[in-house]
Amino acid sequence: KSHLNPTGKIMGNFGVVIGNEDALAKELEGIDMWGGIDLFKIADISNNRPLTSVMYTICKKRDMFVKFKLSPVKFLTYMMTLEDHYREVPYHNSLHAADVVQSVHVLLSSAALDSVFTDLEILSALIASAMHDVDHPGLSNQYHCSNSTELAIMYNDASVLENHHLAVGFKLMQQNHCDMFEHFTQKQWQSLRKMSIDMVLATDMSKHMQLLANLKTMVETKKVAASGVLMLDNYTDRIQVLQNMVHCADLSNSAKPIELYKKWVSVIIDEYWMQGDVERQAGLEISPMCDRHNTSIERSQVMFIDFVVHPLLETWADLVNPYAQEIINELSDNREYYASLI
Ligand SMILES: COc1ccc(C2=NN(C3CCN(C(=O)CN4C(=O)CCC4=O)CC3)C(=O)[C@@H]3CC=CC[C@H]23)cc1OC
Ligand SMILES: [Mg+2]
Ligand SMILES: [Zn+2]
Repeated sequence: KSHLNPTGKIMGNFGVVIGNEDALAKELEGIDMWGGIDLFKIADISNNRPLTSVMYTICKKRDMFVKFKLSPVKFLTYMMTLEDHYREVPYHNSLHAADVVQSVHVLLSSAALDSVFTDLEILSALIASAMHDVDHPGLSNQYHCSNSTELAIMYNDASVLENHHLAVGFKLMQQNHCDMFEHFTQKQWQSLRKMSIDMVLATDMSKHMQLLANLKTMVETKKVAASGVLMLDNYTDRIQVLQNMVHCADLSNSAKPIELYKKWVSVIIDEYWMQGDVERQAGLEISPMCDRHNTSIERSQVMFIDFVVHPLLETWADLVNPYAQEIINELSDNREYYASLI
């Protein structure tokens, strides 16, 4: 992995020192579009720094360094340290984190959310996305709770992984040269920290039904200004939309172009089958979709789309209507692709 180069060489256009900047520039051209970048290619081009290069490019585009007086070197030192703390597991690695960051960046740009969120809320959503799975061990919450692992004991079986991701993500900010929020007022820091915590905790799938119910209620009672943008006048409503946005991004693989989606399916299956092997070896009950000798990949994807992803993205599309129709269309095409293989 490329390392921080004190002579400032680090300040390449994308935050990482690489040989082929123009190849990376080309690949990052689609960063504002849904499915517009291929993170698997970006990982190759960026010396395996997809998260750092995507996050730096987006924050640069959104002028975050000027708005919040962020030192680019401290920002990059933190991002590279954060990226180094993602593990080399098949799915929950820094590639997935970069994918969620970029997906949130596109969802935030929806016309229905135009100037709805403050710069601090936007920065919090991007930071939360960047850290939301850091140090993921490739084993689910269910595995940790069933086996009372060290993490499960630490967090009393409550959103075990998500609490850990947050603790690691924020602890790393206290490291040398990683204090990029040094100029924040106490109020800004407390606000960013609270919102990031609320968003990452909401990526725990056991919170899915509650989140979706809240989103549905919001759609039914939504207030829209004459300009067509959403009106959110209290923290509860604002954080609910931000939580659902990060959650949608976390579940967005099946709504991306089919070639990317198929790559995400193959790596999540790798990770689940590895977990299943660990459970089988230990004589434990094998978790859903984790038994390599007894899983229909196609059936799991169709059921996951029908029961989980489609209900959520359809409700999101209602909220920002009509600005997410393309996402729903992509999801339906992809569902038919896997249904036809069953
Ligand atoms: C690309 O494909 C996937 C990507 C991520 C996940 C995640 N899955 N999960 C839960 C696993 C257990 N769950 C289920 O078994 C749901 N389910 C059924 O009940 C029948 C078929 C089916 O899938 C709920 C989601 C996670 O917790 C991961 C971490 C956070 C977000 C989504 C991830 C699943 C994918 O493809 C199935
Ligand atoms: Mg997670
Ligand atoms: Zn995730």
